[in-house]
Amino acid sequence: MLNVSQLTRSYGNFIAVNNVSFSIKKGEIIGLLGHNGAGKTTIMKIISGYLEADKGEVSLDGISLNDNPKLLQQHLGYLPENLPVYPEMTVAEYLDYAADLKGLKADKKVAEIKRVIKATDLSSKLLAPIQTLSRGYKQRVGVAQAILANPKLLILDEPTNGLDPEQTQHMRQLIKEIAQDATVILSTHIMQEVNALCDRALILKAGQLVLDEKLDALQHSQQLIVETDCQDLAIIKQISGVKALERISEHQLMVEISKPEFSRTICTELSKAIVNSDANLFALYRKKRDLETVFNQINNEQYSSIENSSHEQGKGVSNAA
Ligand SMILES: Nc1ncnc2c1ncn2[C@@H]1O[C@H](COP(=O)(O)OP(=O)(O)OP(=O)(O)O)[C@@H](O)[C@H]1O
Repeated sequence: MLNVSQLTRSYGNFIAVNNVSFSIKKGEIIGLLGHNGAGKTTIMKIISGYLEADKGEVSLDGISLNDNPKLLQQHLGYLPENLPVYPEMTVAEYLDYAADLKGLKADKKVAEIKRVIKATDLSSKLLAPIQTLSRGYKQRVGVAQAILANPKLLILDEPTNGLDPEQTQHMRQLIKEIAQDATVILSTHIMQEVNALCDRALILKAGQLVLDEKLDALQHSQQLIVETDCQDLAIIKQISGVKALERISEHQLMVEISKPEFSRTICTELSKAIVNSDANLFALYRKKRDLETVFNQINNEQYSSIENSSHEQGKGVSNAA
């Protein structure tokens, strides 16, 4: 379990990360999202021990980053946005060096290097100097070093950047496998990637955490679409939990419900009311929101309830974990 508490970091007078808190359980993959400059890299650098926070705590399975950074780093795999791979080294030399840095020794070191080479499909490039590799292959080298020693926490900044479609699929599968025994933070601008991989999304805006929600909850709006020829809207309005009602076309109503957890009961009541009034019910479903829409709403300040609550509290919204 990763715990991040009240993380704050400024560059001069500029607050890049402002009082950010969240927890991630083992086995979870979270998408860390936000526009350019929102503070994602700063958070990832702090968690990886590369950058110091001005304030706040990070701990992994009880190991505190402040008290025991070296120990925490042994359990961490980090794929930074710009890989610090040494251009003149061959792939094999670099992985050997990275394994040393992780404290791997003897047989375990050899076995781990073999495992990551296989996982990232790098065997044909082992003797190639890194500077001669294509962008996609360099990315694979970065991922290979990140997953050495089976880290408990894997931080991946744009992991599929530069990969071809086949490798992207392969990488996603690999991340899922790793996540079975680890905590994964994935930063990306590709919403498809988040949809394909993540359990939860954290959205940052101007250094603040403005959303922390499970993807399935996020994608379910509090709006039901009712396709019916029912003309008596009063019978729907009076159902407990119905907050608002709008006719969107001749046979389509949009019903806003007060809480998502009421949706089943409301759907039951709604269908009974319509059928009992001798009208036809053609369809009844929850309106889906895609992550991109939510992301744009947040950044266009249309997500008032969440934003206001996080700004008022001066910290991130409630933890969905
Ligand atoms: N070393 C630095 N000195 C001054 N300002 C910095 C420094 N590093 C980052 N910043 C600023 O802090 C803010 C957050 O930067 P950060 O790199 O964390 O954002 P990001 O969300 O990762 O952006 P991107 O998606 O573009 O990678 C930005 O406004 C950036 O300009």
